[in-house]
Amino acid sequence: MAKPLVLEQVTKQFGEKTAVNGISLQVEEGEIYGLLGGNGAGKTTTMRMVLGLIYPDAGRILYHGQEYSSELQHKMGYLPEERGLYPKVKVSDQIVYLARLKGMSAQEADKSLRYWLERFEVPDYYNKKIEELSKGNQQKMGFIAAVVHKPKVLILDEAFSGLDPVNVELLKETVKELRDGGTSILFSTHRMEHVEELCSNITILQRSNTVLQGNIQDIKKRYPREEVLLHTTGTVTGLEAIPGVVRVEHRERGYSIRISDVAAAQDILRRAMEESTVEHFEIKEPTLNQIFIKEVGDSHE
Ligand SMILES: Nc1ncnc2c1ncn2[C@@H]1O[C@H](COP(=O)(O)OP(=O)(O)OP(=O)(O)O)[C@@H](O)[C@H]1O
Repeated sequence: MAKPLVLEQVTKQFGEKTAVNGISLQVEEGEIYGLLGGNGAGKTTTMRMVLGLIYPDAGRILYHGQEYSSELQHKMGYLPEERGLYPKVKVSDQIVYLARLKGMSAQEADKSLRYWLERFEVPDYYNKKIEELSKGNQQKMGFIAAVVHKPKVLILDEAFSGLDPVNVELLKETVKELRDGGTSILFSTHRMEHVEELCSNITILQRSNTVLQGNIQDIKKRYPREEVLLHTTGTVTGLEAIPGVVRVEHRERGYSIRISDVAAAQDILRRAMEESTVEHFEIKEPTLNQIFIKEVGDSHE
């Protein structure tokens, strides 16, 4: 069966500027796909092309094997990074209107909106104007506007920005539920810990080009493990002198040791066992944040 969303060698120019240069990716049904990159890397331009708001100059975008058509708008939802709702308009008027544009009847739209307001424990927002709500609650209304019409493809740009930790969890659980219900989600953020938690596959863009792509766990295996965590009951001396140890940092319950060669880890463990009792020993995988910084570094715009 054709995949919900496929980008093939998609390119977009703005005058002389190439904003997106030959990006290819595929999002499965029921997948949250991470689209990452530094500022100006081309993420928003890519999302706008997927939404049919702008057209690629080269390459193509396929939705279940079909080229873009206006009816597809009904099946797509978008939470833009910048606020998309009108401040002076009531939540109910605005979201019902948007859902109707996406092909829902007024009755269905109203029912769906009420469901989401209950779900987010803010049923009284129904009659409030957007400008009366706090920034985080406006973000939640933006999220509802993106999902109210039950889209098959959902595009989330910094979906959790401005939310407190409780609301981040609430929205994260909602996004996982939508995924489990079969929605294909293109998820863009600068928060790598959210990507690690939600996405299995990612593309990292740098200056309009793909620099890294694939399954997060497979990507991690390609990077050296450069940190050892060691918790001991007492002090361990001479760690700095072990070949391959780059830096030793004292932590509350032991040490974080930066290594240049994973073989040093065995010598660290041996030394720790000779001098103390080891409570915890771990050769840490690189985090996605570390990988991102390595790949994108300070070369973003
Ligand atoms: N309408 C436009 N006209 C001219 N240049 C544009 C336009 N839209 C985007 N660009 C340029 O294309 C490049 C990619 O921009 P884009 O907004 O896609 O980046 P981004 O990855 O979303 O960045 P950020 O993380 O900062 O939001 C940038 O150099 C930007 O200046």
